Amino acid sequence: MYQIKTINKISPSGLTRFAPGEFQYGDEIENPDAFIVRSASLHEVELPASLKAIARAGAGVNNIPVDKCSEEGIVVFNTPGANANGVKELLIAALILSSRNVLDAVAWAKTLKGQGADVPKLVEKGKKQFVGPEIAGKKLGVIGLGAIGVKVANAAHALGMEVYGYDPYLSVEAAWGISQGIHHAASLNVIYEQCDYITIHVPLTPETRGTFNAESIAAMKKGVRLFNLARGELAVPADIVEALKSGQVASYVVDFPCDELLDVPGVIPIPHLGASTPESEDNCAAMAADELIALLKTGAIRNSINFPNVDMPLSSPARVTVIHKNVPNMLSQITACFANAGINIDNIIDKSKKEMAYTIIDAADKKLDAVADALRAVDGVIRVRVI
Ligand SMILES: NC(=O)c1ccc[n+]([C@@H]2O[C@H](COP(=O)([O-])OP(=O)(O)OC[C@H]3O[C@@H](n4cnc5c(N)ncnc54)[C@H](O)[C@@H]3O)[C@@H](O)[C@H]2O)c1
Ligand SMILES: O=C(O)CC[C@@H](O)C(=O)O
Repeated sequence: MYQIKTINKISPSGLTRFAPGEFQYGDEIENPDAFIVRSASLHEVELPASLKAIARAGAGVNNIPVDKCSEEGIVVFNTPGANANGVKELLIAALILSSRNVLDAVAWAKTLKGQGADVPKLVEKGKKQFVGPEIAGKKLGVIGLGAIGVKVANAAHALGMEVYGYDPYLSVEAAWGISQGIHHAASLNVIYEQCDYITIHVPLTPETRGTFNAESIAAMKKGVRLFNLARGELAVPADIVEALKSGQVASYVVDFPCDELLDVPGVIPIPHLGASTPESEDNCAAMAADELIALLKTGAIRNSINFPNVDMPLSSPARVTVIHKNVPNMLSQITACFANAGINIDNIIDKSKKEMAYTIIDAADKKLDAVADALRAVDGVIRVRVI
């Protein structure tokens, strides 16, 4: 029976996909075949020898030691697009909350408690301090046009904003989804120079860390409004504080608040609610569970961060999967293990992704233990499974 360890609370929409009798899941599972996790950091967690996969029920994988997993032959999955609508809707709310100073205005209105019949008069007198611009007709820059960025760009365009998108690694699939009328920004500077509102939807990588910093903010329009529902580390908090003080930035909405920002005027700290909708939680959990079920039961890899997508219909009595380094001469050594054992290969598929590769071999003979041992002895082979 396959063992799935849940880390964080995972929606039942995902967990109920693990058929009883075939899978066991829970947060106390020992010797797990797989982890299913949301935002908990696994960087300090020991990865047991039994672990074959980690499914991140969400998009960002900066909480997972991906390189270490690759070295140990652990397949890391995420759930692309499964929570994109949740984040898009929060971003649209954030655009308006920030622009119209709604949160400060609500907090001020509450201070009028106790003023009795004077409240309506005080409201009308005081409201002018919260006047803020409409978003229609204003320019929005979207940095990162993936699952979320494309939805944000299209929705803002539909609300009458003039939208500029920047993504040097735009996928063909994402490109198909971008509404006509979204401007292509060839560089970040186009976004900085043109836009009244700038939102970032990229993964946290060495390249993207600190994108909103003193230098980039200085290149932006005075009074720009910034939105970061992606990861806190994409901005430098001290630089944001300075820019808010000087008025260079009018407001900063962040879904990953840190202590330094909590009491700064102009900051709207949201407690990581981007994907906190029943729909997003269900979608992510279901997709993550399906990815683990496919890997554990058939060896198929779908939506992996560190391994190629590989699938092959199962048409033979036995299957072996081999995780190996993407170096010369691996395939001939793998097939030689079968030839030396006198076992015919019915079907074989091999794909690579950067330094890693994955091979699925279907064979007519079920007695594959000796072949598996021979495969494990090949230099460059990381993990062998007989399914
Ligand atoms: N607040 C939340 O709850 C929440 C929820 C989901 C995702 N996120 C964050 O949002 C990020 C984006 O999510 P997604 O689902 O759109 O991911 P995605 O992988 O679909 O899209 C990311 C896009 O960023 C682009 N990109 C990468 N590096 C870039 C760079 N240097 N400059 C410009 N573009 C770059 C990629 O080409 C890709 O199109 C996630 O990595 C995660 O950190 C937050
Ligand atoms: O699980 C969550 O609530 C947030 C997930 C989000 O940060 C993501 O990267 O998908």
